[in-house]
Amino acid sequence: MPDSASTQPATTATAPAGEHWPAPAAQRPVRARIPLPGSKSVTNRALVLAALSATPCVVRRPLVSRDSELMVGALRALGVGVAEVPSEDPSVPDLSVTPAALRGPADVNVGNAGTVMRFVPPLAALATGDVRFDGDPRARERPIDELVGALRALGADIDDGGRGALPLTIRGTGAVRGGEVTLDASGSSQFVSALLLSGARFTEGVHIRHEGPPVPSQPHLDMTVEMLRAVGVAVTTGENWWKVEPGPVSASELTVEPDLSNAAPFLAAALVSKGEVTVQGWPVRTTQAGDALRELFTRMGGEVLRSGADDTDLTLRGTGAIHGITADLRDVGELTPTIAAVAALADSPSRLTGIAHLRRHETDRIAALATEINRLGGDVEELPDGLVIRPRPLHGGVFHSYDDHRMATSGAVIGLAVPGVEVENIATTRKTLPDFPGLWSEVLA
Ligand SMILES: O=C(O)C1=C[C@@H](OP(=O)(O)O)[C@@H](O)[C@H](O)C1
Ligand SMILES: C=C(OP(=O)(O)O)C(=O)O
Repeated sequence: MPDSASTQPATTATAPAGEHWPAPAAQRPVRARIPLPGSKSVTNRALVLAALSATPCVVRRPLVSRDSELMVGALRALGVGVAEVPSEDPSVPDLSVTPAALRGPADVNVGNAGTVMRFVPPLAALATGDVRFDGDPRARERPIDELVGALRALGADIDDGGRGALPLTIRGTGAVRGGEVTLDASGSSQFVSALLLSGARFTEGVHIRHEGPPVPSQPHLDMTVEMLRAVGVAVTTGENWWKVEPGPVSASELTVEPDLSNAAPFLAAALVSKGEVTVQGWPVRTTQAGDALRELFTRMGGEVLRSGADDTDLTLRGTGAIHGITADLRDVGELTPTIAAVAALADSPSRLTGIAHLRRHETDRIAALATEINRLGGDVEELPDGLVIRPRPLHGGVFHSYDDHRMATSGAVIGLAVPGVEVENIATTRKTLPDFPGLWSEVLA
């Protein structure tokens, strides 16, 4: 993995921005069995825990994508050793992480990775020296104010120019006092995960209370707690509170599961084309939000089957029926763009709610989905916290991605059923998938 993510201007484009990718239509039922790259959320948590560990650690089957490269760049900028080492799969090396005393001065480019812009500032507060954070223009608009306030209350010195947003500088002193803190994490669960991941290294640990509208993305919080416990950190939780005891982080080997949220467009391809897609290595038990696809796509008309050794082949079979759905997606917000794309092709209306926080994701996903589906002839209404989607016959046209990987893959799903859809900036899928267009063509071949 090149050491470029922290120092170079942010770019992922393998095609010029604005280039249009003709989304292939499904000429016949899609039939495929695919391995999926590693989970972004697990990879970037594993890298942070490995960097905080008392011992060197190997991260196995990591995702290689823009967001993981940005995380590696951030850790290297803070003095942590990250090296590729051979793995069982020659196409994806493992990552050997050698912890070191965290130090600035450093510049961290967060790109548009929520995990980097939220999980790394607590590490920077533990470092000595100044660490400056900035990213894509959109990263400056994404919320971080509650995390900054909480870190300050826990003893960190942060200069954000009074903006409560990027760019900002953390003036690390080598230690964070920690202790009790109250914040409003309704804007992003990542504020809580960020403090929990580093909390064991704070002098007094950390005891977080949430006050405000509900915190989204419960599975991602469960993932944080589970991964912390797996590396020997004592965590207790209750309703709207989380507590991490001070103590060592002991990570030596962490294995990354396939990215189940990125299974969404591929399983959708089976549903939309009356085909059959099998994802290999679907864990029998997982904290990933993408696991909810089994239930959501069943309700939308698909059939889910498990097979293979240890039941880890997960097959979605399209039955020909595509139903609308009424669903509160607060816990699994990152699945919304794909669910909305399928809903636009369904035989009845859908109502997706609980997702006001998506307005401050990679783009305002509520507005972007309504605009782009309506541009193709759809009838989508924005709610303050969601979408009402009334299916109508769609026509071809440009589907804009707004530099949002999940918007781009949603355009590809609609294109399966609607001839003439062109997705603008498909290269933005590299945020969390190394080669979406390549994998999509393989699946459709
Ligand atoms: O912790 C994580 O890895 C994530 C948490 C969620 O963020 P929000 O709670 O901000 O939605 C999710 O949407 C994001 O894709 C990944
Ligand atoms: C919201 C997402 O990403 P991030 O980690 O940048 O918040 C996402 O992947 O859907």
